[in-house]
Amino acid sequence: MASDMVYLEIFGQPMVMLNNQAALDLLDKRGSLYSDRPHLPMAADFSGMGDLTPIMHYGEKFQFGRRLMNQALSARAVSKWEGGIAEESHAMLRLLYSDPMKFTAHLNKMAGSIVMMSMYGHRVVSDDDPYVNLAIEFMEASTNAITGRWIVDFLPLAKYIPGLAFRKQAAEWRARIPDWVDKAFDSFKENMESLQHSSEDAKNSLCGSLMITPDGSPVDPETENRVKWIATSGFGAGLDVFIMAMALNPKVQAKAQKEIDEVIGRDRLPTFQDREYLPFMECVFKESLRWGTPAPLSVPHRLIQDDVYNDYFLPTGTICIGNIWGILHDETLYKDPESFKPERFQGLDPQEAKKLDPTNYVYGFGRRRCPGKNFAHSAAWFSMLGLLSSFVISPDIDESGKEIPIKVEFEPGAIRHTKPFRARFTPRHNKVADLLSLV
Ligand code: HEM
Repeated sequence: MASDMVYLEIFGQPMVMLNNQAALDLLDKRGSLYSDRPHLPMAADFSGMGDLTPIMHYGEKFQFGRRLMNQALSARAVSKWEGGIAEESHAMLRLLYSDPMKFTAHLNKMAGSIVMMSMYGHRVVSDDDPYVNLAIEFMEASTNAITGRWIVDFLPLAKYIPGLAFRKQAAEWRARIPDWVDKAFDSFKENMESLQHSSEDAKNSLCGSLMITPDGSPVDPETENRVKWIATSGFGAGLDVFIMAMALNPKVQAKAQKEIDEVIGRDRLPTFQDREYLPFMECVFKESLRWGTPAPLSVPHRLIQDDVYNDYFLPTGTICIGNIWGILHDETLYKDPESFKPERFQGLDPQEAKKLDPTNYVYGFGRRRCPGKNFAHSAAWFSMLGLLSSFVISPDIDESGKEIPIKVEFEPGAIRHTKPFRARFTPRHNKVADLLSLV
């Protein structure tokens, strides 16, 4: 098979792993054929999760939901959340200042708070907000359900492997669905009338923009059900990977901070308006997406009709997976792919820059490409910039003052998270506490 495609058959199920051009040619350019999702023969295990967009079959119901998402997650719609993203990101920096060891917990809290603010207009005030905890739990379970579910379907023996007790887990997840999916939405709905008049956050939220009509009339039940499920979609980006990359690459970090000092100075915190004046930071952001590859594989796509590509026959029902990690670590595209080198994106001609832009691949492909791209981009870029403007990130030190080496290791799963590691966050200058309003 062509090197851009690896074909395999598992228990009679044809599958292809698609790299580089093949992923773009098939999943993007022939999107009308390659945008379905695999059947879920053991659907009973996951009944109730079927309205989750990533596992929905391609068809009218899916397209209706995608239209709603495209509307509510457009670049313009997302720009309304910039103020909220900035506030939540500053709250994370404050927590980091006072309790740096617990950085993973602070990042999770920020991700959950941003999701609650943008999806439901709910501002998190307490450290133990029930909705944030539910959102974090759902993010974990739904992404694992998606990969886990298909692994069980392809490898029937997998369910007997200890630790892959998906059926039992599926039953536990199913019981949690009313809490995960309904609770925050029901609370939004209950308060909708008063929210409509009182809260800009609620009006600007995804639920608000799709549910609050100009004349106050209710939306139809189908729209309401889609909105409820769509609102659960925003999972967190891998800032733990970014922190690891920065701790391991002090020279890159210092270069980005020099740019921040030149453009922003030390008398204020960064804003979204600074973005176009920080070209090196943009390269650091792109390299973080490439090196960290938050989702190493696309969600599986399913071919709905026999097709031929480069003389190879692909039968109806072939499962097609975009090998995002493989593409972003292909040394013919990215020289020395294991190294964290933002400079690789500097000085490229427009055609090369377009070809190498990791955002072509990081968010998946074609008609199933991630609809949350604009949102994830804004939140991740702004938080990365905030972290670099306030702290020098380095490996932690032991009692004798020696650096504890960081191992580049990731947890298994659909979304890449680092294995736990220790990092130190040293305020970059003596105005940091003041800027974060801590003095
Ligand atoms: C850095 C953060 C994120 C990354 C790397 C990411 C990546 C991806 C990838 C690779 C896919 C699969 C695409 C495919 O099948 O070809 C996907 C699907 C999806 N993403 Fe994201 N995503 C991120 C954040 C978000 C956010 C914030 C939201 C919602 C606000 C979101 C909503 C979705 C949905 C609903 C799908 C399913 C789309 C479909 O099946 O049609 N994602 N994402």
